[in-house]
Amino acid sequence: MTISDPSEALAAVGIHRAYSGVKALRGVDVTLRRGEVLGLIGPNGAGKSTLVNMLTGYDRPDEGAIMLDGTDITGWPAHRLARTGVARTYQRGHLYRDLSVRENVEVAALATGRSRAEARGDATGLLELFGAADRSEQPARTLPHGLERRLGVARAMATRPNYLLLDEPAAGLNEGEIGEFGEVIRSIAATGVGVLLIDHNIRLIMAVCERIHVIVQGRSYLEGTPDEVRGSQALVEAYLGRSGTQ
Ligand SMILES: Nc1ncnc2c1ncn2[C@@H]1O[C@H](COP(=O)(O)OP(=O)(O)OP(=O)(O)O)[C@@H](O)[C@H]1O
Repeated sequence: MTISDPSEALAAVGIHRAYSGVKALRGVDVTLRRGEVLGLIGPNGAGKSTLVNMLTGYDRPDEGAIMLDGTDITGWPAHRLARTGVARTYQRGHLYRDLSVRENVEVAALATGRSRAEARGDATGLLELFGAADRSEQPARTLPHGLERRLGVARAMATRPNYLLLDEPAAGLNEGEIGEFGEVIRSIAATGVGVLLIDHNIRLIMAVCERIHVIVQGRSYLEGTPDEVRGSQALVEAYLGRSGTQ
């Protein structure tokens, strides 16, 4: 697939969004292709979570369009997008803490139209993939932090997405857990899912992403391979606030 093929991509085109005069996004163009891991980085408050909200139907842009596999889906609500193959995780929790680990995954599968048998089968496979099979009958609240983060991704995967948007999934993980998490992300992309990865851990981003998109002050600022971005003076300036983009 090439970058010019819009038929298998989730794209934000010319997105603007302001909240009570605060311009959170003011010109973002980003394309997530199936089967790739695309990193989304930028300083605090750059607009990364706001963009994820746009791409997943939790908010709508003031200007611009969201395109899914060549169809304009701007303004579609989140539940409709979830059923159409777009899944996300959140910076915090969103788990059902008193349900078992297995039930958390099954509920997500049922919510997007799976039968009970399918939901059970999917949950078994996902808990295996995410290294949580031996904890599947425990309440979610008893999980250590690393497994809790993975359960959030397993729940998103239970909707059988074509696109998976991960908002700081590795926050609070130790180095070993981050390494394992990176491998899980790569294995998800290898099944043909497009993964958008937001994280402040640049080492994780560099290790797992094919391309990296940088947002600064609500604008698309730079995009390239890890090597291109690593060597970019513009990136250093963006993080040090000397970008001159006002
Ligand atoms: N619902 C909202 N109401 C008001 N302002 C908002 C809202 N959502 C986002 N903003 C503002 O938009 C800007 C971008 O925020 P956003 O959370 O998208 O940044 P971010 O890049 O995800 O930051 P971080 O890395 O700290 O998570 C910030 O100035 C934020 O305060």
